[in-house]
Amino acid sequence: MSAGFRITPAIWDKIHHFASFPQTGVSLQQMVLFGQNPSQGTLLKASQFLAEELPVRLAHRVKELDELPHNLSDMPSIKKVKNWYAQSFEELISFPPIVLPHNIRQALMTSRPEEHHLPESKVNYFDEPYSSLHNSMNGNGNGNGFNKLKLRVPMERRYYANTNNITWPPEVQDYNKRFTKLLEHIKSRHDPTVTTVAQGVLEWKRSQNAKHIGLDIQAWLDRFYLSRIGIRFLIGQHVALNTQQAHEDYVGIICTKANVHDIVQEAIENARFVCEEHYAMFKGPPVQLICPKDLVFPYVPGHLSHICFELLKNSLRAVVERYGADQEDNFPPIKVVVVEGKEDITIKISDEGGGIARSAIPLIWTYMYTTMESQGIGNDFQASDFKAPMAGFGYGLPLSRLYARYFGGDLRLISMDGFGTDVYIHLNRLSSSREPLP
Ligand SMILES: Nc1ncnc2c1ncn2[C@@H]1O[C@H](COP(=O)(O)OP(=O)(O)OP(=O)(O)O)[C@@H](O)[C@H]1O
Repeated sequence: MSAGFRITPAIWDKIHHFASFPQTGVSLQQMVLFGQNPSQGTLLKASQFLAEELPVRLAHRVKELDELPHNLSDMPSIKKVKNWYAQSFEELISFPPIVLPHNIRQALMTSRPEEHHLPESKVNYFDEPYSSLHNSMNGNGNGNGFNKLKLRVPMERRYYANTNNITWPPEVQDYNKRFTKLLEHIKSRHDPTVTTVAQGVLEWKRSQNAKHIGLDIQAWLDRFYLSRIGIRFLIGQHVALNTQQAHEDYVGIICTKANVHDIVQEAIENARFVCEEHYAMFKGPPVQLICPKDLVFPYVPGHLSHICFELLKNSLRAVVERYGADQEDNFPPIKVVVVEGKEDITIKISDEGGGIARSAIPLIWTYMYTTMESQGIGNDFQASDFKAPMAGFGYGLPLSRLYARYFGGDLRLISMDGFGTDVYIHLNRLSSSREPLP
C-alpha cells in the first residue's frame, strides 16, 4: 500500500500548513484523569483531539525529514520514513468526520461545559465542530482553516460539553471503532522507524565516509525519537482505551499503581536471561535489588521496563567482560537501589564492570556508538533484525534517556574508570509535567 504512495504538491501544502501550528503536550496526569471510565462521548472527544493533534505532530516531522542537513534527506531509508509519516498524515486528515444526529447536537449545545482535562490550547479546537476544520482543510476557502476557525464564534460547544447524560447513538461507537482501527494501522506502519532511520544514518555515513555523526544530526535524532515516543504513547493510549477491558489499576496503557519493585525485578530476570544465553553461561552476575515492595506510582510500565532492561544489560555485559565468562562464581553483584523522594523516584544501578574512560563518556550518548564488535548495524542489516540482543546497536543509552525524559524524568551516568559505573534513573512521581515537544 505504501509503495504506491507519493507526496503530491497538494499534500505538501497541507503538511506545511499543519506544521505551522505548535504541537500540544499532554501530561500523564491529564491522561489519567481524562481516561478514567471513558464513555463513548469521552472516547469521541479523545478521537477528535488526536484527529487534530496527530497531523500537526506528523507534519512537523515530515518537514524536518525533508530538510535534514548534509544531504541526509536524500538517503533512501530516510525518504522511506518520510513517506510513511506523510501517508499517515494524509490518512488522518482525510478520515471522514462524524455527522452527529440533530438531537445530539441540540443536547450538546444546551448542556453546560464540563471540566475537561485536555490541554488549554485545545479548547478552541474542541469548541468548534470538527467538520468545519475538515472542510477548510479540503480546499474550500483560502486553505487557512485554523486561523479562520479561531476568528469565528463557535456555533456548537460540541466537544467541550458535559456529555454524561447523553445516550450516544451507534454512529459514535462506530466512528470511535473506525478511528481506532486507523490508528492501529498507522502504528504498525511505523514499527520499523527506529531501525530504518538508523539504516538511513548508516547510508549517509557510508556516502560521506564519516566515522561519527555530527552534533546537529545527533540533536535531530534525539528530537525525532522523542517525538516518536510521544506519538506512539498517544496512539497506544487511545487504542487501549477503546479496545481493552476496564481494569481497576489501568487507564489505557498507564498503570495508576505501577509497582516499581515488580517491574525492576522482572527487568533483572529478563536481562540476566539474555546475558546467560549470550555468553552461554549457567549463571550471570547476581543482581541485588533494594526497593520498597509497596512503592507504586502512575507510569507506563512498558517504558520503565525498557529503560531498566537496557541499563541492566549494559551492567551485566561490563561485569562479564571484565571478569571473564568463566568466572561465574566470582562476579561482584550489581546493586539496584530504589528510593522515593518528594519529587522523584530514583533508581540507581551500580556495577563493578570497570567503568568507562572519561574521554568516551560523550560518545556513549550518541546513537550507534557501541563497543560491541560482533553485532551492530552492518551491510546486510535488515530492519527486522532489530531484536533485543545483549548489545551492539548503540541505541540503549540514548533511547532510554529519552524514555525517562518523556515523562519529566532523566537519566545520568557516572563512571569510575577502572572500577565501575553508576546509572541514575530519575522518574518524576508527580506526573504533572507535560511532554517535552521537539
Ligand atoms: N555499565 C557500563 N559499563 C561499561 N560500559 C558501558 C556501560 N554502559 C554502557 N557502556 C558503554 O557504552 C556503550 C553504548 O551503550 P548503549 O547501551 O548505548 O549501546 P550498546 O549496549 O552497545 O548496544 P544496544 O543498543 O544494543 O544496547 C556500550 O557499548 C559500552 O561500551
